Amino acid sequence: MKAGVTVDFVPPPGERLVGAVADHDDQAVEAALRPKDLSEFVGQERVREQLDLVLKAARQRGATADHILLSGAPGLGKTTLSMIIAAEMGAPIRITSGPAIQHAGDLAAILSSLTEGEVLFLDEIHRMSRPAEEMLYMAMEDFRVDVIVGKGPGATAIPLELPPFTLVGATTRAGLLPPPLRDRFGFTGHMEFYAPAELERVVRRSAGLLDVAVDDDGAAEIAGRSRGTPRIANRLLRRVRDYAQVKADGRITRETAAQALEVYEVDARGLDRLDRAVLTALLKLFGGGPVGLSTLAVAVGEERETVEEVAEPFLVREGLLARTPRGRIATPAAWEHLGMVPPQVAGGAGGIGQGGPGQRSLFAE
Ligand SMILES: Nc1ncnc2c1ncn2[C@@H]1O[C@H](COP(=O)(O)OP(=O)(O)OP(=O)(O)O)[C@@H](O)[C@H]1O
Repeated sequence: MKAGVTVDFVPPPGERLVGAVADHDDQAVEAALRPKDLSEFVGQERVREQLDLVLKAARQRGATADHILLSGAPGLGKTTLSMIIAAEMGAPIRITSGPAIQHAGDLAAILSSLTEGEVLFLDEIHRMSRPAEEMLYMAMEDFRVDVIVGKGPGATAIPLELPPFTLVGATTRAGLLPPPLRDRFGFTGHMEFYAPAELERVVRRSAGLLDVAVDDDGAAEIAGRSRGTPRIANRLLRRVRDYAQVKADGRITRETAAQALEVYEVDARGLDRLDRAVLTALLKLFGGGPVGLSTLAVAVGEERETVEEVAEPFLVREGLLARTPRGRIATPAAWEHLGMVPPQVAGGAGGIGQGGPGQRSLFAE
């Protein structure tokens, strides 16, 4: 390699800078960036206000707070909020997750070691095993579990009293929870994606904690590319910080943020290389669609599932791509975003992608 050539800013292959699920690096720094109380928690006004009431009322009664369900996409602050709930109640917190509880016995062991008023945070609660889920119903309602000892006809149920505790369940898919479980939560908070102005506040706050100077425009630039998600905002901030430190004077301005994120291939709207590859193929190769998912996946050299589960949700949310029974279609915003002009259909009404009634693409599946 030639001396002086800087390759520091090329992300390792496979890593997705705009992925919402925590990676190893995030886990190491997230603890330091988590807001510690409700007043520090940015955005989610409605959930915050409702939760504030639930917790204040419980404190006034000297009671344990009702069970709380938090639903929303990864990285929106469910774990953070569960820690705040415990802090506001002056209670310890135990953190576990649905996939970690495969047997009812795993859950019984956790429940029986809780102390009075403790908060049990159960992430990905929709992924718990069925027997554990059934045990949880009784634990939530009656603060009691039946521990089964032995097997077959000789098995006996030994009732075990539990101290009152608050279960905070988190799920990315509230619709997947069986109604008996959903009904046992006294309060459900639905977390929304954050507005750019809220993410700017997250970025400014995190920059303060990381001791990085960021001006308002720099924070806005990072926020605009963060896909409505604080975890992504914090991750982009860290990468921009590296760039500002090495390539500039360490201060994050709009210019340094834009340049840094260009190096990382995160564009002004938060699309990364994969997202843009899907859109580009849809526009350039298939005239905006409709085109079947498998064909689109082959065109970008990815698995069908990767396109469907990794790239498409954000493209759909951003109004750049539509999933239709006839196949994937690019919206006018997609053409605009990639700086391309849609081909005109006869009569001049919109692009091929918008296809008139009955229009069927050669590429639809
Ligand atoms: N409202 C907020 N204000 C400030 N920072 C936030 C907020 N919400 C989340 N964050 C930050 O984003 C990061 C991710 O948050 P958190 O781990 O709570 O998300 P999550 O919804 O639990 O994600 P997952 O579902 O993947 O577990 C944390 O570092 C946290 O500091």
